[in-house]
Amino acid sequence: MTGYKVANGNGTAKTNGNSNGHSNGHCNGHKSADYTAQENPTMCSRDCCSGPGGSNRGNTCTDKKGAKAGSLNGEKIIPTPQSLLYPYEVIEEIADFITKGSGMRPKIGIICGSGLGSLADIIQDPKIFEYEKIPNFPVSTVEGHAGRLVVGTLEGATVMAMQGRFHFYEGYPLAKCSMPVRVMKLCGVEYLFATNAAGGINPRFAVGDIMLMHDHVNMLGFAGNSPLQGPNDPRFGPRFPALVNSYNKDLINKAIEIGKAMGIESNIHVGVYSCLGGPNYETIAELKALRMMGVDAVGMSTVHEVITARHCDMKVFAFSLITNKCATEYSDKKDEEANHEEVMAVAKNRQKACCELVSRLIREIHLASA
Ligand SMILES: O=P(O)(O)O[C@H]1O[C@H](CO)[C@@H](O)[C@H]1O
Ligand code: HPA
Repeated sequence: MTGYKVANGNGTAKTNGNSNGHSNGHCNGHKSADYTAQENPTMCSRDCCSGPGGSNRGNTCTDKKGAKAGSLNGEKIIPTPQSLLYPYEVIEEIADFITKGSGMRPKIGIICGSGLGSLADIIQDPKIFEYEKIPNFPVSTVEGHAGRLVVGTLEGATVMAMQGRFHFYEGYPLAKCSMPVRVMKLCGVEYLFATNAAGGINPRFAVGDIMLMHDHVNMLGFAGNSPLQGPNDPRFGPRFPALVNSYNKDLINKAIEIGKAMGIESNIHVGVYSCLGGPNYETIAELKALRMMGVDAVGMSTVHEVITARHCDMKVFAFSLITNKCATEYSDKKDEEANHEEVMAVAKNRQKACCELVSRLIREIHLASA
């Protein structure tokens, strides 16, 4: 097997991108996309390959004997539509693992942005699931994303929080990045709270401000990439989901009111987020272009999660913590360059305000449904 490996914390290495977890002698290596950081699980036709991507049984097995012309490193490449990576039944299995393991059917799902893991630390009576121990779950590879799922209660509501999300630049296809949103749905989640760290492009934004997302510009979508690409399973949602009004207006209005009650109204904005592929930060020309398109904050996440959540009819609330101001003029000043250390430091400084905003909003949702 050619290599793209991630330490799994036990001192052993885990193949990144091989969601299938099969390592039973002949299959370990058949399905990972080691020819590239992206993955291709459409490879083994043997019976053991019934995990995620196992729905692809019948496709050519690409072990060395099966290699044909057009192969790379002796392995034939058969692209798999993203939606086939995690069939409904596999998502169901993961959801069962979590609901049975926690004894809960959470109503609210939270995705913690970079450095915002403390949103999960305030959950009461937490049941913690390390990603590595959840069947068919990817691993977190980015600093500031611990890699655990925390299930418990917050302000009386049942919640599940991802302390660590998956990003496209880690090498995961978008459908894999947002697969946990479908798991949340099958666990019973009705509301998705997606949070992120982002660079502020709107000149009115200051570092530490919070931008409530009311819309997005999907740059990866402009380039033809979508977590919904491939055959549609109507058990999740429709073939052509509409995305106008994706960001729940009532929740945005409630969050604005909460911001006022917290005395931070001047630090709260409503705006448009855009996700780029990363992992590089943007050039000045790209930032200027995004600003011209009406983008207020830029990051490398969230949009595909929101698309997946809206596809399965979840209510979405999302915000960006502005961790850095994006320069839109050329300058030699090093301190105007974005860096992940600064992103993490700002997120740490502002975690209290972010936690309070989330807690209070969850309290309102809970009281309204009680
Ligand atoms: O979007 P989250 O996960 O908060 O993280 C943001 O921070 C990282 C860059 O510093 C990127 O991963 C970007 O997307
Ligand atoms: N650009 C992209 N992603 C980010 C940024 C940024 O400036 N800050 C935090 N995440």
